[in-house]
Amino acid sequence: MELLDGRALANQLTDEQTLAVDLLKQQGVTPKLVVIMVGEDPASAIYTRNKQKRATKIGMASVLKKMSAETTEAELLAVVEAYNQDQTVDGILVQLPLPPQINEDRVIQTIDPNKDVDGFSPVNIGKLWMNQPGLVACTPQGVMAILAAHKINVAGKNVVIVGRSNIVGRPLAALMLNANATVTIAHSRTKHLQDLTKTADILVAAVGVAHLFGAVDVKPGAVVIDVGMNRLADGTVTGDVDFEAVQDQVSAITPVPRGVGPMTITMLMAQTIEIAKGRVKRG
Ligand SMILES: Nc1nc(=O)c2c([nH]1)NC[C@@H]1CN(c3ccc(C(=O)N[C@@H](CCC(=O)O)C(=O)O)cc3)C=[N+]21
Repeated sequence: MELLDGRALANQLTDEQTLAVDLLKQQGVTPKLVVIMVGEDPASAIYTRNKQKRATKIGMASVLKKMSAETTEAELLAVVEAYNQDQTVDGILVQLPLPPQINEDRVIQTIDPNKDVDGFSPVNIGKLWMNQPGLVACTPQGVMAILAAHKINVAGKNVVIVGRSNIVGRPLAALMLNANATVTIAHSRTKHLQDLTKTADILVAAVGVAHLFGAVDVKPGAVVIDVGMNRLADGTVTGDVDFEAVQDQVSAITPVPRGVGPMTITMLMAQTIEIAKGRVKRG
């Protein structure tokens, strides 16, 4: 079994990104990421702190804009619009989920598609499904980067993605399709799920149920990508796959933590750096 160590790969890419940021700074551009967090969701607080730490580590400018849980939609939209106009800001990320008084779709549609580091805007989603260049959701990009780094070719493979979220399942399906995989998206209404997951050469679990998948769900020799991030009562984090139960029968698997999560942040940085390169060209 090959361990697909996302943290090791993230550390390696972090060194390369530090050099890329240095080079941009020499050209007069400091890549800048703005993370907007509304309310005090403790899990979101951990993620946003990790993002800030990484940005600082590679020398990027990073702003954490904290807004109260009572923020109105109009107030949030005004803040987003101001960052859209700010020429020193390369990437804008609004941490999800948002409080119930705010319509997420409207917020996402307000972010300038050229600054949409999450790749959530309809413009970027459309480009992704048309296999055109654009900004792409970071977790799916992280999955593709892990596979590429381990020379796991997806072309012609049967890829089964369990989960149809806008953040993970759908954009990952598009990336896999663009890479010539045969893609099936399964979800809570899928019938005979186990029959399907057992056909997967590459199984992606993105459901959010701790240890939903075990030995009986996985084909021997399959590659397993675990995007699950489930916090247990004792505070530890675990995936959607029972790692212990499947490790002896898979050819490769991502752990949780230290798998896809750290690569999500790496791709966020990569995408912000790419946008900043455009700022150099425009002068
Ligand atoms: N607009 C928006 N964009 C996002 O990309 C977004 C979001 N909202 N809302 C929440 C989810 C979740 N997410 C994670 C990122 C990194 C780790 C991560 O680094 N995890 C580490 C640590 C896990 C731990 O110990 O907590 C690991 O897996 O090793 C996890 C989860 C980004 N999200």
